[in-house]
Amino acid sequence: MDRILVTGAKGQLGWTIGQISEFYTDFDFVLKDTKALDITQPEKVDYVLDNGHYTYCINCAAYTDVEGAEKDPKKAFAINAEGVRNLAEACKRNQTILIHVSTDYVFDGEKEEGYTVDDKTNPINEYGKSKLKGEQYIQEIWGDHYIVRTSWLYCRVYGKNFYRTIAEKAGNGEQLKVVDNQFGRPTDTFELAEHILSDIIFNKKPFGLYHFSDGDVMSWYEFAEMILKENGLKRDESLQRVKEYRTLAKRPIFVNLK
Ligand SMILES: NC(=O)C1=CN([C@@H]2O[C@H](COP(=O)(O)OP(=O)(O)OC[C@H]3O[C@@H](n4cnc5c(N)ncnc54)[C@H](OP(=O)(O)O)[C@@H]3O)[C@@H](O)[C@H]2O)C=CC1
Ligand SMILES: Cc1cn([C@H]2C[C@H](O)[C@@H](COP(=O)(O)OP(=O)(O)O[C@H]3O[C@@H](C)C(=O)[C@@H](O)[C@H]3O)O2)c(=O)[nH]c1=O
Repeated sequence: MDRILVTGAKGQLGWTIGQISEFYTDFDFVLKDTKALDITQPEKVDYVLDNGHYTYCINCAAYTDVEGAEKDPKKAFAINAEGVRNLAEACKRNQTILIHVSTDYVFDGEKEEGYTVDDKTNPINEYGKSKLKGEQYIQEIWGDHYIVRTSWLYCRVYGKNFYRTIAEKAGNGEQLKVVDNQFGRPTDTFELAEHILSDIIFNKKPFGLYHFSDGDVMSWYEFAEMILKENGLKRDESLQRVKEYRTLAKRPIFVNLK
């Protein structure tokens, strides 16, 4: 039976994989949160990979605080770049296939027609730069990999994400101001988790770089509207369009992952 190591198991994607793992009875899942496996510690990474007989490692561990990365880029790079390098090296030594998740924020958002995997990257914030470096380490180190770039990831029922922040604020009766001039594709963690387990692992997709999202292109404002509607919270006066929401990090204006 193939063994699958999942890192970052308490994050929203790692948690989601845990939730659906029981339906994939051909695989033996081992879920490790930060405490059980800190990917920035090479000796821990080596120990876990060298002793686990894993066919796959799905890396869901990451530093995803886009604002925090501007303040502390060292931390973002330690996790999103050097941590990923540790995994790639240990995976190579153990012939473990590495499945890594990356982001639309590796692009600058200037190309409205959309981005394919052949398009040039040009991250405009520290989070995006650190994620790109992680991708590059994998590509340099270990051929048996999948890098799946996704965007605007959310889980309705677990974790910290835009969907839950907006639903919570609206539920508390807060007035919402949301930018209507940044566009992207929201992605449901359950759809991404199914894609990884079914399309990639079960159907043995060729190794390489992929883009995945299940949502239509929309603005954050339109996404917020959708969230309010879905939760029966739609009140016109509670949601206001704005052109600016004060943040430290620059964000790409328009990313349609194709
Ligand atoms: N969220 C999004 O909108 C998007 C995310 N992605 C990518 O998808 C992947 C999954 O993201 P998502 O589930 O949203 O992220 P989350 O922030 O929900 O989860 C990330 C997990 O990684 C853990 N982690 C942090 N540092 C380490 C470390 N040193 N060693 C091990 N684990 C660590 C965190 O634990 P702790 O809480 O203890 O720090 C957290 O549980 C990431 O690669 C992310 O870059 C891509 C596009 C969009
Ligand atoms: C919460 C909130 C955000 N915003 C704005 C700020 C920002 O421009 C945009 C998105 O806000 P957030 O900070 O929640 O999202 P952000 O952290 O930028 O989301 C990104 O996370 C990383 C991990 C990714 O990989 C990306 O794909 C993307 O999902 O919406 C508002 O206008 N109003 C609000 O009430």
